[in-house]
Amino acid sequence: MVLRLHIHRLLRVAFTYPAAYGTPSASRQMHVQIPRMASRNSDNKPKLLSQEEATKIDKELFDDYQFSVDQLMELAGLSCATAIAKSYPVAPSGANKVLVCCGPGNNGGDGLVCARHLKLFGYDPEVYYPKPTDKDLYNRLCTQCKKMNISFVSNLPDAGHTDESYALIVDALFGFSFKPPVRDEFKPAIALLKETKVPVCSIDIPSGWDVEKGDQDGFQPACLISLTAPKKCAESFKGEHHWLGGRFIPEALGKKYKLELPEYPGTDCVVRLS
Ligand SMILES: NC(=O)C1=CN([C@@H]2O[C@H](COP(=O)(O)OP(=O)(O)OC[C@H]3O[C@@H](n4cnc5c(N)ncnc54)[C@H](O)[C@@H]3O)[C@@H](O)[C@H]2O)[C@@H](O)CC1
Ligand SMILES: [K+]
Repeated sequence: MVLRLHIHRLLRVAFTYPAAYGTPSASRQMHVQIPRMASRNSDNKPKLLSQEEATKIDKELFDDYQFSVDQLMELAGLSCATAIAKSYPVAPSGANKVLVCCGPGNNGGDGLVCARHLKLFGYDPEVYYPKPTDKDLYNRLCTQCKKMNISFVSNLPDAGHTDESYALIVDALFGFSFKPPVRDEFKPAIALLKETKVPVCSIDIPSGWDVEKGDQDGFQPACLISLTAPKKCAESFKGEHHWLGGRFIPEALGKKYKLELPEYPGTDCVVRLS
């Protein structure tokens, strides 16, 4: 009886404040109702993209919609940090060291942005960026991190040290442009992702996976944050937390590629897929 009453009360609050469940006072003051989009997918099973489709959408966002890389990378990195914080909340004990492994492309750039937001959220990120890309965007992202007292580690820690020292690893080595097999210079980092007992949060693609065929040799992250839309490899994901982030797809583009994106809750920048 008491349980029924409790559930009833929870449902009433959720229906009264659908757009901002958890922050009812903000909703009450502003009388804001975020409209539900009827055309959106309600079972949270969006279309899985091929590598070619992911590349085309990326190109269209930049060429036709005139977004800049910085804009989308900021939203992507913020989504990743948000999904990580929702999956692994900051520990009051202070054990919040996060190793952020960044690769040479835009996936690595998302990692640098994610590190900055993790720092703002109360984590203690450290960046491993073995092949820094000497371009203005990446140089600026590194400067921002360094000025926020985020350290850059030059040597990849081994699995034993990682398990002792870090609470989480962010895998931002490769995204949807990865072509297997992994080149020698990144093999130790991929081996660490496989060996560590620390939960790994992969940005967009678990690094080393074929973007379409998925897991080829046994590495399973605990958390995957798909960006824009999940890629075909996400079918092989067996970890605990699967999120979709990168809430920047204009409706017309979503329709053109039949993305069937799920509805993001209220103003959130991530939505849980599983
Ligand atoms: N439109 C979108 O969906 C957006 C995508 N973003 C991110 O951008 C990523 C795609 O970025 P990029 O196209 O720059 O590419 P990636 O970051 O996926 O990787 C490209 C880099 O990896 C290297 N590489 C590829 N195969 C390799 C191999 N076998 N061994 C070693 N190195 C290899 C390439 O030489 C290149 O330097 C996405 O996955 C996502 O994380 C976001 O930044 C913003 C928006
Ligand atoms: K990745």
